[in-house]
Amino acid sequence: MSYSSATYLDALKASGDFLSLTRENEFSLPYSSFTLTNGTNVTVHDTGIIEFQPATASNKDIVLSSAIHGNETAPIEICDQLISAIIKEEMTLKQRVLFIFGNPKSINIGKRFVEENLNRLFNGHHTQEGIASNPERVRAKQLEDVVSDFFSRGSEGSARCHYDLHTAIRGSKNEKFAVYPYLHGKPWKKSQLQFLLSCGVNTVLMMKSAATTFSYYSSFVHGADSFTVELGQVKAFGENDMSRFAKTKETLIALISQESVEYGEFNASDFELFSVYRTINRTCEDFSFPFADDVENFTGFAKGELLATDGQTRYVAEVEGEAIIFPNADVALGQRALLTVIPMQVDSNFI
Ligand SMILES: O=C(O)CCC(=O)N[C@@H](CCC(=O)O)C(=O)O
Ligand SMILES: [Zn+2]
Repeated sequence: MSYSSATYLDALKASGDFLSLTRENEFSLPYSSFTLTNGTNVTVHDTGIIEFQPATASNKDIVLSSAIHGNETAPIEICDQLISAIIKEEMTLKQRVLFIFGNPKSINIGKRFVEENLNRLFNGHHTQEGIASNPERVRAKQLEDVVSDFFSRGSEGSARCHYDLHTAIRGSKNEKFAVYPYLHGKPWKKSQLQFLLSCGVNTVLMMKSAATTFSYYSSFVHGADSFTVELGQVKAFGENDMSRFAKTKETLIALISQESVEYGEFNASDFELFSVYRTINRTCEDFSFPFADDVENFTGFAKGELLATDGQTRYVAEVEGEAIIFPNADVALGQRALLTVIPMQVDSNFI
């Protein structure tokens, strides 16, 4: 179904249901904007992309993305509820917010992606000589552009943040965790860890290299405090126990509807921090793991134990307790099939 902008705006204002509008328009939706009676300006940039600008001055520019992988439904449900509460004026915003449902068609087919993993196409990787375009490549470029435009229109000195909300394919010993993109030597921020803790996320992985993910893009290109946040395990719509994400939702509501938020004092013992030990890419068709699909993220391996086999190459644990994250033997050739992590302590590179 496609709408003229006037028709969809009436329906959107009445229902607040931007998710359904997005799902009914997988590839495009006409630009339009309107103002709520509380003065918040609403701009629909395109399908899945909606911006809210409060009437009062704000000090944060916040990007909340979900559905970069279409089957990761809990974050989609959280963002859907927040958007609807804003449009129906059940919540008044104090901060500028850009919500993104990344890949509408992949939501509809209930799959991680349609042709290509969107979260491997950021930071310019959507456009590569000799590689044909496809809707996910077009969308990655559009999402980069819309985030650039959003941050460029923020007030000078505004704090930029981007929380890219996902769920993991496997179960995880630490149910919720975040990936802190590589900061090129800049310090990690305790205040951001406190925000994550308030969301119910006490486990953070520190990346050691550049990536093609959405969170790395906004961190590296826009200097945003940016994270990939994993909220439990992939489930179909309606099958999520949303009570497990109540702290996340409350913390996001406070972030966008308050002028400032006080988080508790930083205490290293509240967190489990990991540093990425290595990334194992799939280079051969013949790639496999020796462990079952129900072996969870953060499972540690004994030194010398087999972690993965890529053609003739056998990867064994190099350190006692080397733990697996995101094992996926089905990735495209050349892509990350496994991360391994080891525990790390808070040191002088945390401010
Ligand atoms: O559980 C899995 O295998 C993947 C879950 C997921 O989509 N994770 C993100 C992490 C992105 C990052 O490294 O910051 C991804 O793989 O894209
Ligand atoms: Zn994901």
